[in-house]
Amino acid sequence: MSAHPPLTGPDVLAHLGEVVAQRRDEGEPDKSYVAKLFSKGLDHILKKVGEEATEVVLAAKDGDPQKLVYEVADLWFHSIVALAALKVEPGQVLAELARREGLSGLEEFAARSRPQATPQPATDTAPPPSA
Ligand SMILES: N=c1c2ncn([C@@H]3O[C@H](COP(=O)(O)OP(=O)(O)OP(=O)(O)O)[C@@H](O)[C@H]3O)c2ncn1[C@@H]1O[C@H](COP(=O)(O)O)[C@@H](O)[C@H]1O
Repeated sequence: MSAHPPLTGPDVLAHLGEVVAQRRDEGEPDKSYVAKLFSKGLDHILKKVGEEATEVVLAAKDGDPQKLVYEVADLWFHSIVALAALKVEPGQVLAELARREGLSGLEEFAARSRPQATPQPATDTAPPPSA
């Protein structure tokens, strides 16, 4: 029986982030898949992220929604492991997405490619202080 009611939304990611960090710090690769990933090093974790991303693309090309959900879950999970390798919590990614809420991607892109205004010299025309 589960110790707590089923988690939803951001709580799932936060809890998974905590479990992954715990496995990272316990370092017991014989007992834990996550610890095994960490024992193989960052390059192995990043390779898994790349593989899972490719599997997401293939599932989407297949047009199979259920397979897509399964593969995206694998990608998110391995991405959370990669985040934990750099001591980043899933909540930090959620906060970045929240920061972008309502900010049009097209406007943001246009602002990036707009030339920066050149700073102009100060136009303070006040008379010099009298001697
Ligand atoms: N969410 C996941 C999760 N999603 C996917 N996977 C594993 O990720 C692996 C991905 O499968 P692949 O076929 O790509 O890889 P593989 O061929 O099995 O393994 P490789 O040798 O290629 O690395 C599978 O072994 C899955 O079981 C996960 N393993 C663990 N979790 C979570 O992490 C927690 C801690 O897990 P442990 O560290 O194993 O206790 C669990 O309680 C879960 O909440």
